[in-house]
Amino acid sequence: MNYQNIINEIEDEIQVYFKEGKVADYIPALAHINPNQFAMSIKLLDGTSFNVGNTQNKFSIQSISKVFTFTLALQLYGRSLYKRVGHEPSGDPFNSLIQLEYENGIPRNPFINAGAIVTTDTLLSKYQDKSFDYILDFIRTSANDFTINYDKEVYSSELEHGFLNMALINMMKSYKNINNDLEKVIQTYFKQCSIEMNTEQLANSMLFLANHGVNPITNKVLINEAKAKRINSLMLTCGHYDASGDFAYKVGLPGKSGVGGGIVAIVPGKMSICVYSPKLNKQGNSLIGTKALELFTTKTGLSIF
Ligand SMILES: NC(=O)CC[C@H](N)C(=O)O
Repeated sequence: MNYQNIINEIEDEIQVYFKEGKVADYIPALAHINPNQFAMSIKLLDGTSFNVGNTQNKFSIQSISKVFTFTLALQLYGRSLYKRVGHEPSGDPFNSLIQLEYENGIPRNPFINAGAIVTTDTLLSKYQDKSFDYILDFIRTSANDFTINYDKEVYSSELEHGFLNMALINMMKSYKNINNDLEKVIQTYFKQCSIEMNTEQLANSMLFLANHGVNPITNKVLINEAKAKRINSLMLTCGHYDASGDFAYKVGLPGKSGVGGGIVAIVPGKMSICVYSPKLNKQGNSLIGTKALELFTTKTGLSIF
């Protein structure tokens, strides 16, 4: 299959959607980003890559970081992690408080904000002040790129305006589901969200999930096969918050989005894909990114269904 031709076609076909959507402006540092960007990278298990658009341009990975922290927490705690965070879709927005109260401070899954804050808290229990370095090092290792870092401006902006996230962590603390200092946990969470990467780096970093937990380029085992399966399942059912059903319906691949405008998707046994376009749909997922992935699975037949 000629993937380069296919993604070139997709770049042409998505142009009409640039009128729609809106960049995330609840994080002021993200509000002034050029909305008319598009990039898409594919990485095959044998290391071949295909790129279209400005694939060198770095952006804030935001909630895509939740895949990495969940991987680390699952590695560390195994099944006992699920005493503190579930594995069911929430059907609510990523920053919603409402279900947390009904469900006694136990977030539905690790890919909504509350769930990711809990997984970060579990990492702090083990790595304390080294937690962020540990997360960053894992991301660098999975991408095989040691230049990756976080954006201090985005980090401070989130810290200053993260009122809902503060509400989430406080509510969970009241239900005894946060064990470490609230400030430290939330700072680590915001730092991981403000990590910046381009589509090529993100596609590289997710390749292990298309290959049963092993990065096929470096041969590093990042997680075991059984757990890689769980991570993919949760990406399929929960990776797009209250639009996870819609993403599965239209794209049919495990995927994870972030409000920075990135989406990663996995074609098991074949490739990882990353798309970037910063204007978001109502549920906070890249509008053009979702469209591009839908076109991709339609044109290639590479959905898991
Ligand atoms: N959906 C997202 O990407 C949200 C992440 C963002 N840092 C927040 O906490 O609100």
